[in-house]
Amino acid sequence: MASSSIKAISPFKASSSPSTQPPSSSKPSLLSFLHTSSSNPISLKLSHSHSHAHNSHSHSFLITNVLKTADSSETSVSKSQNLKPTSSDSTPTILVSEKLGEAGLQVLRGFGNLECAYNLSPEELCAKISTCDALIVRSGTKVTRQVFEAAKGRLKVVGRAGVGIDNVDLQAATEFGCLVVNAPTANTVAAAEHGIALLTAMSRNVAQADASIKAGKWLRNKYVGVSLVGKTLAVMGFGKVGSEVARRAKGLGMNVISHDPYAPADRARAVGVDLVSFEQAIATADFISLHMPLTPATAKVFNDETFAKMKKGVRIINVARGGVIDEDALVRALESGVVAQAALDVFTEEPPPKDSKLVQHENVTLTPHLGASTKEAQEGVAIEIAEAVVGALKGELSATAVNAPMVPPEVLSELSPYVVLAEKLGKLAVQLVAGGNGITSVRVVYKSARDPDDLDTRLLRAMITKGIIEPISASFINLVNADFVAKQKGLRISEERVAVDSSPGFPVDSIQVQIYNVESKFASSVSESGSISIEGKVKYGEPHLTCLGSFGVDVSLEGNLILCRQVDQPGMIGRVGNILGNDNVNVSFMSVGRTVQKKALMAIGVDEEPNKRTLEKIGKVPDIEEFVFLNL
Ligand SMILES: NC(=O)c1ccc[n+]([C@@H]2O[C@H](COP(=O)([O-])OP(=O)(O)OC[C@H]3O[C@@H](n4cnc5c(N)ncnc54)[C@H](O)[C@@H]3O)[C@@H](O)[C@H]2O)c1
Ligand SMILES: O=C(O)[C@H](O)COP(=O)(O)O
Repeated sequence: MASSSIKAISPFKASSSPSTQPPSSSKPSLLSFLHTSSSNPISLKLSHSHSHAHNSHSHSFLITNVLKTADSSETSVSKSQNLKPTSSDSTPTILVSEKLGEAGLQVLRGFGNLECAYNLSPEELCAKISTCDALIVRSGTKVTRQVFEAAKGRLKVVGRAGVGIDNVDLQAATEFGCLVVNAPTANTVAAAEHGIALLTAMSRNVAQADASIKAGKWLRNKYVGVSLVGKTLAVMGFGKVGSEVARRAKGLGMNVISHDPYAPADRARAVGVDLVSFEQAIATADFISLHMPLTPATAKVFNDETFAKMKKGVRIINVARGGVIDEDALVRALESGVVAQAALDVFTEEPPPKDSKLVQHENVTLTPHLGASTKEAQEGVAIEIAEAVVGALKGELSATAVNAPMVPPEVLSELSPYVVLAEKLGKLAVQLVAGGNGITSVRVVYKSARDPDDLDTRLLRAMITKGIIEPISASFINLVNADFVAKQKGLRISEERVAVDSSPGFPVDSIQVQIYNVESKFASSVSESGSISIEGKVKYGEPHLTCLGSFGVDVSLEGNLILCRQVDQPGMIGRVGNILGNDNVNVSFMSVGRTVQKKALMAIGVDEEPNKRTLEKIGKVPDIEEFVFLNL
């Protein structure tokens, strides 16, 4: 826990007039939130362990921890830079389990040990995964809880080279603190084009007619199609793909409506599309094209009941996910003629069973999940996911994180010193707890001049949680799993913002952490409300403790801390200082706060942990009423 690079801060500096200026911003490091305690400010140690597997694998990366860069200028890590780890020991291993475009593979080779192993059985994947820091998959690899368990804490990032993450157990990833990133944009056009290809091919029986000619037939009367112009297309899910399909269908002269409970109506209107209810969409449409994700809410939404509400002779296109359709119900709807035709790129089970009635149905056109399979899309997706995975391994914040707060880099950069402060305050507060009923209730108060909408506190809350939980449990906490672990431990963290009249140029003026319903081992840390209460600020880019209970203090939160409450009289600092000096304990800073009741609180920063005997001597100094040693 001890910091390897404690910076001595002179008492003079620590107690001089406050400057809440954060350090000059540089690119922040997500892995510092994901995989480290921020105690080592220079060489970022990537260690990853969790309660189930404490045999953590760790890497020392030449990533400079930008959380502490007030005076360093060489810390920015650009996305295009390949910061290769220094030794082969620390080179991350990236497993690619499905075919990925060459351009992406090149990015990965330039960064780590790349292993491409396709068609692994679930057992083979589990056997391999404990030697991998990152795994890149497409839709064909099931990244199950067993995979995360088998990773034994080493797997840090799962990259989904595509959009749909329904093949990744996100809950398990989150519990294991593994970041999941996807590549959400590069295959949008490909999927939309495939949707249109299926729409047009189906309406003109292209696949069936092609097969019949190859079978030696010439069936001009059988394969009379239907026209698209003037027909109504319902786009179910007006996201990236759905809106591109809508745009293209408008170009074909179709009347396009859409159902999407979460899409803004003005975005649809801009494309000339009306957003309508689910019932209205399915009841009015001649063609229904599916573009929603597979979630518990969308699973089998197309079923006997909903097919029954459709216009007789409706045609259905699915390039989203097979699971949104009850496939047996679709077969029944095809047989009854409610659905005239279906064109499917995706299936509940992939590949679908050969003897499936759906696959064999004459009015069904099939492709083997080819929506994203254009050369252009595959190159794009490969680069997008490779950069996201490399970026995450380097410690950058990923813009496509699926199970962690996506905080824009500029916000992260601004918050970096406050993130360090938040973790330190959590760590400090929890060490003041003597006992009670377990920590269940924590309140965090952010004093800020900013508008509440202009202050994203998710990172700060996650780091306070990390600071509180890590010292008291075997759990590995990071940005990904902080909320989950807190909930699991019954810890409720409420947040409050207090407007203050300071400079809105800084996101936060101070952060206060209060722990309720516990006893404190240092009574002076208890505020009038009965909670352990500490408050801190960022000064000169460094985290400072500025208030403890009702005492104002001003000490840098570095290294180790001795807090003493004493009678406010001359000579106290000297007496304690002498004990430390005689026992070879170097004092790095000191600050004294006093109350009107002739009480003083002395906070002493020490480079190393004093031994038990030294601490006992401090405890015996007359007029020292209580003291506590805290490791930060
Ligand atoms: N076949 C392929 O190869 C292929 C390629 C790309 C994407 N996809 C799939 O296409 C789908 C859409 O991808 P995208 O990139 O457009 O995703 P997206 O997140 O941009 O869009 C999904 C949209 O669905 C909406 N939605 C959510 N629940 C809904 C519901 N109950 N009813 C209606 N709409 C709902 C969302 O609000 C969102 O606007 C996903 O399932 C994805 O996996 C398939
Ligand atoms: O969700 C997606 O991105 C598509 O379904 C593509 O999947 P694929 O990468 O397996 O082609």
